[in-house]
This record gives sequence, C-alpha cells and structure tokens, in this order.
Amino acid sequence: MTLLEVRNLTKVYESGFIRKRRIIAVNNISFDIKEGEVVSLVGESGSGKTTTAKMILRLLPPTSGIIKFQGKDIWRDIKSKNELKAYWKEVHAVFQDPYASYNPFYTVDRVLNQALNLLGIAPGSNEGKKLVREALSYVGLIPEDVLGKYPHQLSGGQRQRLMIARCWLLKPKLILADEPVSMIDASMRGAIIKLFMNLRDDYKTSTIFITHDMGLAYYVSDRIMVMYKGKIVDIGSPDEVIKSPKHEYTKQLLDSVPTLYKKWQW
Ligand SMILES: Nc1ncnc2c1ncn2[C@@H]1O[C@H](COP(=O)(O)OP(=O)(O)OP(=O)(O)O)[C@@H](O)[C@H]1O
Repeated sequence: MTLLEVRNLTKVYESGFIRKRRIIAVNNISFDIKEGEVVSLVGESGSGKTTTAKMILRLLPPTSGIIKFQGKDIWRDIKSKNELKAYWKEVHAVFQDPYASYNPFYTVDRVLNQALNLLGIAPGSNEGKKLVREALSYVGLIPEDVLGKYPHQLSGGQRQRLMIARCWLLKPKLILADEPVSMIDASMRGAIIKLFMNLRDDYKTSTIFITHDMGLAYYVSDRIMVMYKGKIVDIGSPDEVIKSPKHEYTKQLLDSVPTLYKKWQW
C-alpha cells in the first residue's frame, strides 16, 4: 500500500531585497513510499534532502507540487492545529543531533511524557509508567540510567535511543530520519540503525533515511534515491543503483565508498 506520494515537488528559496537571488533547492521531484518500506535519500550537502524532509513534515511550504499522505493532500487538507498534531503523530522526525531535540532545562522524561500526552495517557498514571518502561526496554535502555536525568547527562547514543523510544510510543506510520547516526559514536551506529529496522519489522513502520553515506543506504534500504542539485537522479533497489547507476553523480558517490561491500556490524 502506498503511504506517501510526492508529485512534482519544487522549492525555490528567494533571498535579498533589492537583487533577488533564487535558489532552486528541490526541483520537480516525484516518488512514492510504501507501507513498511525503508528508503534512503542519499546526496551531498546542499542537494536538497533536508528541504524535502521539511516539506513532508509540513514545516516548510512547497513552491509547487503535491504531497499526499494516505491519500490526503497535507498542504491543502490539513487545516487545524489538531489535524496537524495528528499528522505529526503519524509522520515523525528523528533529527541528526539528538541534543537539539531536547530542552536542556527539562529532564529527558519530558520527550516521553509529551508522547503519552499525545496519546491521551497521563504520564503519572500506572499505564503511562508501564508504557515508558516498555518503550525504554524496546530500545535497550535501563529506566534508572536515564529517567530523571538532564539531556547533557546522557550520551549521544542514549539520547537518540530515547528519540526512538518516543517513536515506539507513538507508532508513527512514517519516520523521517535525517542523518540519525552521523553524530553518534561509530561503535553505536549499527545498534541504533538496528532499532529502526526493528520498528519496520515489528510495526511495518516506513522510514526515509536521509544520509550522505551510500554504504549505510546500501545495507538498510529497500530502495535508494540519489539526490543531486535538487533532482532525484537515480532511484531503485540498492543492487540496481549500485550495479547499474544511471547518473554520473551516482557513479562518483560509489567510487568514494571503499567499504561498501564490507558488511555492517550490528
Ligand atoms: N532557508 C533557506 N534560505 C535560502 N536557501 C536555503 C535555505 N535552506 C536551504 N537553502 C539552500 O537550499 C539548498 C538545499 O539545502 P538543503 O539543506 O535542503 O540540502 P541538504 O541536502 O539537506 O544538505 P545537508 O546535507 O548539508 O543538510 C542549498 O543550496 C541551501 O543553501
């Protein structure tokens, strides 16, 4: 089943008052994401990946084009704050820097409590406490190690695990993960990626992985989309993209990945 449809999506940024400068960050891209599918959006810095994610997350309006989630045009049909909240429960973001997702003045419990509130469950209730314990256990965290702590008291890996625990509570249909392991200790990366795979296997959660790392994309994705200067220049299964890349840029990306054929260690 198709979950997300992106059609002819374009974003043009304009800057400057007197001499207007136009940057075509995303240039007429179209793709679908199916239920339970893990798709990587791979490209160099400035290729338009984050701009694409922000439009899908309904944080940034497109210049033109349509984004449909479960058949609903997210920019036309979502009108009220409540509808937007419901959308963000279904389409959830996990960002590159887990520290930025936390408010330094509050303990980390808040990110889980906010999720419980979204679900209409009181955080202090027995059900709320039980769910938090289950969520932490799902991501391999011991409650006593993290609850009541401030974000700076946890490691980057622990902070990102907590963001995935939040996903476990909300059970979104689609996760947009923007470079989710690039700021995490190399030894921890495989374990964090595995948690996204577990969500896919256990709950059919679809994921869009935004990354510049073709090696990572190869091992985690059902499909890879290569983005270059705002356009999707290659799209297909990892083997298709790697064995018969269509665009010169994809070939260059592949040349720069010497460890691609080394299996990821989970
Ligand atoms: N708010 C903005 N105003 C003007 N130009 C912008 C803005 N945000 C992004 N851009 C430009 O749009 C283009 C695409 O940027 P975007 O952040 O989407 O790329 P990216 O592939 O996500 O890069 P990175 O991997 O570095 O995050 C770049 O040329 C960038 O400079």
